[in-house]
Amino acid sequence: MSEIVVVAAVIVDQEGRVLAAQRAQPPALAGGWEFPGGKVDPGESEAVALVRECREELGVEIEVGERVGGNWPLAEGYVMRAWLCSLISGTPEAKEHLALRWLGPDEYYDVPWLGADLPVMKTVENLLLRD
Ligand SMILES: Nc1nc2c([nH]c(=O)n2[C@H]2C[C@H](O)[C@@H](COP(=O)(O)OP(=O)(O)OP(=O)(O)O)O2)c(=O)[nH]1
Repeated sequence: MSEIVVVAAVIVDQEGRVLAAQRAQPPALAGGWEFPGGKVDPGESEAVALVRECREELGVEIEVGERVGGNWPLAEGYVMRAWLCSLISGTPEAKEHLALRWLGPDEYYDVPWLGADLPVMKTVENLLLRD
């Protein structure tokens, strides 16, 4: 069976701040910080899934940009793919998360990222330093 793809949006603003979201569930992950996103629905493209998840979870419209790395391993049978994104409209609200934080360049590691997300954050930092 093929792996389930989880798409993740690394939303970056003009000051280089990155949006982090604190998971509410399941208990094993609750309290950890992640990039907004979720599972791709059957027949849905990854970009469409990313836009849909940001609408549902944050109430915002995003534009999908550059891919961040390749396939990031999650639990068995799951893989995460991440993209740099920018906000087109709306102010992010924690509709499904416990909290949201905009992390400035000096704050990228101020939250306890989920295990899968920490290397993504490091790769994002390198991408943003390059720009
Ligand atoms: N969305 C997201 N999920 C992540 C990240 N890191 C990480 O380990 N995960 C895990 C947590 C979940 O087991 C899985 C994604 O599930 P999800 O609960 O966000 O997906 P979903 O919105 O489609 O949820 P649901 O409809 O199944 O309730 O991937 C991340 O940065 N973003």
